[in-house]
This record gives sequence, C-alpha cells and structure tokens, in this order.
Amino acid sequence: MSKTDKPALSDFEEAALFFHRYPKPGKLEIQSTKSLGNQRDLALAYSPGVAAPCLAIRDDASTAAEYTARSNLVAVVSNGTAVLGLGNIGPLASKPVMEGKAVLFKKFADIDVFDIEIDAMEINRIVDVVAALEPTFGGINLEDIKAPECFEVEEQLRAKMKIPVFHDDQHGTAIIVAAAILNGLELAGKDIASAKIVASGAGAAALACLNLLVTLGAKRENIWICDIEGVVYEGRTALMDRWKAVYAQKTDARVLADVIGGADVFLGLSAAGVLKPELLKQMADKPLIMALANPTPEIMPEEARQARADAMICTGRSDFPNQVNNVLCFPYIFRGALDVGAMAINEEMKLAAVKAIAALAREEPSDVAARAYSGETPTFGPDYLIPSPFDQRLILRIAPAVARAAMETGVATRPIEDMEAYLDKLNRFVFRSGLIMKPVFTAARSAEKKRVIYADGEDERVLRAAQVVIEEGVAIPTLIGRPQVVETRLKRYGLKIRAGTDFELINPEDDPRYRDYVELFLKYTGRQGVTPETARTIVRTNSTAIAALAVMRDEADAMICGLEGRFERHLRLVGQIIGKSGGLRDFSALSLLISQRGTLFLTDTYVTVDPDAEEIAEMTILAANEIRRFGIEPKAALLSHSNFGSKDSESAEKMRRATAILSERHPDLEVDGEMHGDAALSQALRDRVFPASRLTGEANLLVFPNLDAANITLNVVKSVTDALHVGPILLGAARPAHILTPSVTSRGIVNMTALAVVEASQRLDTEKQL
Ligand SMILES: NC(=O)C1=CN([C@@H]2O[C@H](COP(=O)(O)OP(=O)(O)OC[C@H]3O[C@@H](n4cnc5c(N)ncnc54)[C@H](OP(=O)(O)O)[C@@H]3O)[C@@H](O)[C@H]2O)C=CC1
Ligand SMILES: CC(=O)C(=O)O
Ligand SMILES: [Mg+2]
Repeated sequence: MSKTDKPALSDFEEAALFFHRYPKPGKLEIQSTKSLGNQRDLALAYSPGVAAPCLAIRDDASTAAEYTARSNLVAVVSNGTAVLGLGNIGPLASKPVMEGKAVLFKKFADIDVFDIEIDAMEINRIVDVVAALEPTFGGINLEDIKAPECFEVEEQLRAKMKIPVFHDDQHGTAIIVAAAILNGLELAGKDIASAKIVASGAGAAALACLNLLVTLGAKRENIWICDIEGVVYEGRTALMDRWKAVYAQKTDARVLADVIGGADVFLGLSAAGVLKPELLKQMADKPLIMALANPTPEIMPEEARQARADAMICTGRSDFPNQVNNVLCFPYIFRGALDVGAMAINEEMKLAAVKAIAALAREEPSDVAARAYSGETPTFGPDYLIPSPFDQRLILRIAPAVARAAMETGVATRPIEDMEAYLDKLNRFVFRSGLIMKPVFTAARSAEKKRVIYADGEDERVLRAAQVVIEEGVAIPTLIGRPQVVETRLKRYGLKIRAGTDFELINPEDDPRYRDYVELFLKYTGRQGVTPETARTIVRTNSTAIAALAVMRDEADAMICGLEGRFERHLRLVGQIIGKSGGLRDFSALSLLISQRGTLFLTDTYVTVDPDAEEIAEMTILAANEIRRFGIEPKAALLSHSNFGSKDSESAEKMRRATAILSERHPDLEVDGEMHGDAALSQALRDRVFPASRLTGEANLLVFPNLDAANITLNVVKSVTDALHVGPILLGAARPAHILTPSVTSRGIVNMTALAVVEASQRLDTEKQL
C-alpha cells in the first residue's frame, strides 16, 4: 500500500498520535536527583568529586547500590519481534511500547527505566548485547521478543547474569493469568487439578502461563494448545519447538473446534477474533474466557456474553472489566526484587506474587480502584476476578511478598532487616501524606479509643474511611445516615463493616434521642432567634447539627462534616452548638500542603476574611499548637507584600503588630514578620535583607494577612505543584470538630479522623497559652 492509500485514522488514533507528540516528543525524559546550582555542586557531581565513588565501587562493587542509581534502574529490552499483538514490527517501531512500559514502572512502583530497543534478531547476539549491560542495571525486563527465541534468550541470560532477568510477556502475564484462573475456578466451584484448559497461541505468553498453571496443580493431560497450525499433537512437525512439544497430545483432533468441548478455561494469547461465539456453546458450565490478545482480543466480551450468559470474561484491555494485563505484576515484582538486591526472580517469588494478587481481589476494593471503574464499585465476583491496575494496594501486597520470598530462598543480596519500616516506606510512596501523618496515627492508635461521628454517613467516601478507621484501630465511628441507604451502599461497595456490630448508626429520620437533641439545640440557640419549629426542622434534616449535638452530649468525642454544602453554613452550626474554646476571638482554619518539595502549613485558609493583629496572633498560636501534634516544631512567618518594614501600608503595619504581640506573649515560638513569601522559605534571602531575623531556615507555617491571600495561595499551590491537601483543620472549637470540603477523598477523611482523635485525647488548653 502506498502512503497515500493509508486508511483514515480514527479520532482515538489521532488523539494517541497527538498525545505522543506534544508537548515533547515521546513519554520520557531524564531528571537529575541532585541540584547542580553552583561550582561546588559541579565539582562534587563531576570532576574531581566523582572519583571518590568510582574508587569506592572499584574496591567494593556492592557500594554501587549506594553511590549510583543502579539498584533502582531497570532495562526494558526489546527487539520488536512480538510487539503486543502487532507482530514483528521491528525495534524502532516498538519504542513507544517500551517507553510506555517505562512510565508504568515509574508511575506504579517508582522504578527508573531506560528503554533499550536493540537491532538484534539472533539469539546469541541478543544475549551478548543484554549481558553486556549488567553494570548499568539492577534488573532486566525483556519485552515483546517472540517465541521460541525468547525462551532460549531468557535461559541463557539468567545463567549469565547476577541480576533479575524477567521476560514480562512470559512471567508477568503468567502470574496475573494464574491469579485470575485460581479465583475464577474457585467462583465456579472447580478444582484446577481436573480443569480442562484450552489455549490459543503457543508463544511466549501462552506457554509460560501453562507452565505456571502446571506448577499450581493443573494436569498436563487436561491442557490442549492450538496455534496458527492448529492443535499441537504428538507427531506434528510443522512449527514445532521443544517448549511447545511438552504439551503435545496424542490425538486426532486438529483444530480449535475439535478440542474446545467441555473446556473450563479458554486461554487466548494469540490474535484477534480467533474464538468464534458458536464454540463457546460447547464449553463446560461457568466457563472462564480469557481473551488476552492486545489490542483486539480473541473474542469481544459482548459477543462472548451473548453466546454464554454464565461465562466469566477477561481481556487485556482497560475498557472492560477483568483487565488481565501484566501491568498488574511487573512493576511490583521488580519493586520487591530490587529492594532486596535480588540476583534473580525465581519460582517462589513468582508464586508469592500470584498469591498476593489473588488474595487482593478478595479484599474490599479501595476507593481509588472504585473510581477507576465508572459506575458500580466492583466486588470479588465474575466481573472482578483480579484487582484493578489502579489499586494502590498492589504494591503494598506484592512487593513485600516477593521480597520475603527472595530472602527466604537465598537470592537477596540486601535482605530487608526491618519489614515494618519497609512497609512504611511503600505506604509513603502510595499515600504521600503517610510520612507527616505517621506521628498523628501512632498517637491516635495508642490513645484510648475515641468515638468520631460523621455527619455524612451515607457518603461513599465516609463509608470507605470508616472501614479503614476500624481496621487500622484509629477510632470507633458513629455514622449519621438512613439504615437502608447505608446498608445498601456498604454492600454495593463491597465493604464488610456493619451497623450495630462495627459502628453505631444514627438514623436522622427516626432516632429515640430526637426530642433530647431538639431541646439541647434550643438551649444553645433559643436566644438567637431560633424557634422550636425551626429547631425541630434543623435537627431532623441537618446532620451537621446532629453530629455537633452528639458531641456536646458526650455521645462522641469528635465530629467530621462538610462533604456537601458550604463551609460557612457548617461553621455557623458548629459555632452555635459547640462554640469556641474559652477566650478565643474567632475560629480559624489551618491547611497542610504536601508536595514533592516538602510540607507546608498555611493559615487562615477558610474562616476570617480580614483578621486584625490580635486575631492574626491568635491564629498563629492555635496553628503552632496544632503543628506540634505532628511532632514538628513550628517556625512561623507572618507574610506580607512588605519585607521587614519596607512598606507602611495598613496590612503591613497589621502584620508587624501581630509579630510584636507574638514575640512579647510567646517568646518561645520561633516567629518573625512581616516578610515576603520567598523570604519565609529562604534563609539566604532573609540574610540579605534582614540578617537579624528570629526565624531560622525555612518557615513551615505561613500566616497570611487575609483570607483572600491564604485561600488563593492554597488553591494555586495545590494545582501547580499537584500537592496533597490535608485539612482544612478547624482551630479554636471547644471540642474537636472538622469541616472538610466537597473534594476530600476517603484517605483525607481518615487523616482528619486521626487528627481529631489526637485532639480529643490531648485537648490542649489553648486559653492558657494565649
Ligand atoms: N494481556 C496481557 O497481559 C498480554 C497479552 N499478550 C498478547 O498475547 C499475544 C501473544 O503474545 P506473545 O506470546 O508475546 O507473542 P508470540 O509471538 O510469542 O506468540 C504468539 C502466538 O500466537 C499464535 N498465533 C498467532 N496467530 C494465531 C491465530 N490466528 N490462531 C492461533 N494462534 C495464533 C502464534 O502461533 P505461531 O507460533 O504458530 O505463529 C504464537 O504461538 C499478543 O496478542 C499479545 O498482545 C502478551 C503478553 C501479555
Ligand atoms: C501487555 C503486553 O505486554 C503485551 O500485550 O505484549
Ligand atoms: Mg508485552
């Protein structure tokens, strides 16, 4: 076909080309992990400083893991001979796929990758090229190299190299396929030892899957293979090799239709459209159809479903349920292997990964996984045999299991000494808030259990958070919500907690305490123009009011609300019912931003529009006390457009007065102002304009002159730096109460719960400190 005869591209294909081309061609770039800001940095990074690590590594090769990026660096190597289901398109054309694998490694497991496309087709040449790369890498991921060459290549490289060599299309696929088959057979009530498995494709992926299934108990005599030549039978000579021959059957059957009858599993790792709907009718009860060819499966799910309503169907694609794709495995098996400096990825490590993936599908789905599926949240069943690729728990389950298996089988050169610390590290990668929140969670878990009441008890995020809060022993939740709605949603989201046994439920439409709540509400608000009629309506319809009343009746130690509606309306109720801590002028809000650069607290991001100097001083102290709960000593900067007296505007003067109040009343607090935002974050800048500043290093608490400045900064920084927001943390309430925002995630609710628990257990006497 000449260039001009090319078929028109679909919108999706056009979008894919645009995506790859802009704003920079490709999907990868190299980033430096050290700043090279001055002459000295250059001297350290390069000549002459670089000689020191070179010589250290010459004398002790293991130190390469300390002085270079090697231990976290994987080569994704392909010669382009079996690229997805596109076939032999050559090494250069395979580069987008290899760049793709690289970004998946980075995104899902923080592993750095060089994609290496090699123009090498013969086994010996591939082996020579790859083996010569050993000094550069901590591991080798072979990709899209066709069978049978790939088997020989991998065998030889594994024998030659002392780092893991893993052919992803074989073993990554086999691990995830095995996990899906174990779960699928269990759901169908079948035993792997008697299951009939019919495979289409006898290439890298299919043979590795079958080998692993045999290790897991499948019987060779129950396995049938068809490839492009038809059935693999004893005596066949065309397109045979010793790896395929292992599965040759003594039979007269010659095509797929001859062997599919009574099959429990169809394993397609071949090409588009190979499985015709009429063949499905001959399969056993509740058949498992794994149509895994990419990008177009052996049969489209809707066709398969039409032919067999009882079938469980998997594809390799992300636009259907049950995505069986090696992306669920390769980032995490390498994470575990690299973290122990494994010399190989052995059978035990692979089996550990299979078990971890199969078990994870049976846990409650995470909220992120739930969001990855639009609509219904999946729970373990025919449409959810394996976890979603976006399930953040994949790394938390697979990597430690693999690392442990490596240590137990003696292939780990750097065994993990403290498994708990390792899990913490993985958790921090998944939940960026992990590190800074750790002291808060530790304190919450070790405190006497506190009861936290959630106004939005019917919200999916609250239900998920409640499950975590109970599992992690952070608090005892009380939810406000209609029992029927809560019950239905818990089931729909696959959550195991139940009202009555795991948490208390307050039904706003029918609770025996209703009259008491109304009476108490009138006690607080009767003199503020609230009539008994209004009070009854509010207590029946407003769950924030109920939560606040429950806290005041000592039925809960802390409350969380605000997932719907406006902040100010919730604050008004909290103010009316719970009120401010004695002596305080106002509430204020503290926001914690967690970004790549570090953590920063900002105040007042939600409450007082234009605080005066006294209020600024008050919110600074409240914020400083809160920050200490994180195990951090506050360093406060009072911000302004003026830098240490450079301007005389009213707001600059206000911040100067607030600084003076703080210095006088709280000499122990490290605070200074008024100053520019950049001066707050740089000692060098301050030294230039005001070397006598009381602030040292970087401020961790930024106090703004008004609500506009604080709230705008919060939202802009959050968006520009992709920072995570913990908060708003309401300061100044007489009892712990937090009003979250509609964009909060369930992890955010868990974080705020832990904080509320700590506040409840160590209620600081803020009045005394002011
Ligand atoms: N979902 C996932 O995670 C993964 C999916 N795959 C998919 O599996 C497929 C195979 O990949 P891989 O094993 O690496 O490639 P290989 O080239 O090693 O193997 C392909 C196999 O499919 C066979 N085949 C090709 N066309 C047909 C056909 N029409 N009928 C029956 N068999 C056929 C080939 O037969 P012969 O040797 O006789 O030519 C060969 O045995 C690809 O579509 C790939 O995208 C692969 C890895 C992971
Ligand atoms: C997913 C994958 O590796 C493949 O289709 O080749
Ligand atoms: Mg592949």
